[in-house]
Amino acid sequence: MIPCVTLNTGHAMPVLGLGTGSSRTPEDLPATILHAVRLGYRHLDTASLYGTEAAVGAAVRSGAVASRADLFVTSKLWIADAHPGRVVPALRESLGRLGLDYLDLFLVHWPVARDDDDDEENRLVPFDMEGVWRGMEECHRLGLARAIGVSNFSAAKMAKLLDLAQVPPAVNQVEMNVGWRQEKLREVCAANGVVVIAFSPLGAHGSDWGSNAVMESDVLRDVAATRGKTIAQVALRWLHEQGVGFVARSFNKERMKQNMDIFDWELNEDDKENIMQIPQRRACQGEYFVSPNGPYKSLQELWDGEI
Ligand SMILES: NC(=O)C1=CN([C@@H]2O[C@H](COP(=O)(O)OP(=O)(O)OC[C@H]3O[C@@H](n4cnc5c(N)ncnc54)[C@H](OP(=O)(O)O)[C@@H]3O)[C@@H](O)[C@H]2O)C=CC1
Ligand SMILES: O=C[C@H](O)[C@@H](O)[C@@H](O)[C@H](O)C(=O)O
Repeated sequence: MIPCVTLNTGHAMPVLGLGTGSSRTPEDLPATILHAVRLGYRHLDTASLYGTEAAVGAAVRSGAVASRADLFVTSKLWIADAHPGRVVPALRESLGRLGLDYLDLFLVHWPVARDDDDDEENRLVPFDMEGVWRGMEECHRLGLARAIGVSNFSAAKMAKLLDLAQVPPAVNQVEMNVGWRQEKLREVCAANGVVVIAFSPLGAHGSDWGSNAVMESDVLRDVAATRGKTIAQVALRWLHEQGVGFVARSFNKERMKQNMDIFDWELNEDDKENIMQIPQRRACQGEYFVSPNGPYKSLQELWDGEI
């Protein structure tokens, strides 16, 4: 059984979710996600960007669980829709692809806006945080999203959002793993009742921009050997003990199951101290969201600037 954390809306969110964002999805994705639900996954993470909403929706509607309320479904607003008048329509389009009438959690995918859908041009434009958040609040008010939140928001952007929000964000989903601990951001979130969800908890191992810092860490290999666990299990258990949620992706039946088997044992003090020695480096740099014409002219502005 996967434990839950309570969001600031009062809703329970299973701490472990199944990630479905990948540049390589299996042909039988609906069956793969359904298998995860049968194994006991109750939280599914998708986004309009991923092209996996239909498969997630099919698993939710499959009858594998007694009722829709037994599953927690997250999707995200892509940057082409991060404009005040586009937020509610974009969520309705996501719900259409999912075949559902509400999301449990809707996230602003990045603090970035693009002026059209043309990937090659990559026309980034200033992100209207207040206007977009008002759209998110409308989604919440309409009952289309039980909880609303953000993703890839730095500590400074969180502070600005918290200041302008009428409905405070429930979640900030960010890269977090033993190789990128996010200590400063976690402090801001904890102080304001915002739950952090770790994406790429295994360092996005094997993806184009992924890193080996988690899955090929000597420290984790040693801890795993002494605990009789796998490296992935140690990496996920560490996140659980940090009090955050996490979305891990595996489309392999054995590894999906393995990633759930982390809730009935603990790391000891030595393990945790050793893990704290792992060098820190962000894997998901975000170069795609930086452009010479702004609004973020450098990675520093994207990650540290207020807007
Ligand atoms: N909000 C955002 O901007 C972002 C959100 N995300 C979300 O987070 C999810 C997870 O992050 P993601 O970047 O996919 O990467 P993860 O850190 O979850 O790593 C996924 C990789 O690890 C492998 N893996 C999974 N479990 C194990 C295991 N037990 N042992 C060995 N290898 C394993 C998978 O391969 P295999 O399938 O073969 O097991 C896959 O190659 C995404 O799917 C997406 O839903 C991700 C990036 C950005
Ligand atoms: O080009 C940009 C990247 O694809 C980035 O958008 C993704 O890593 C995304 O945040 C995700 O959720 O997977």
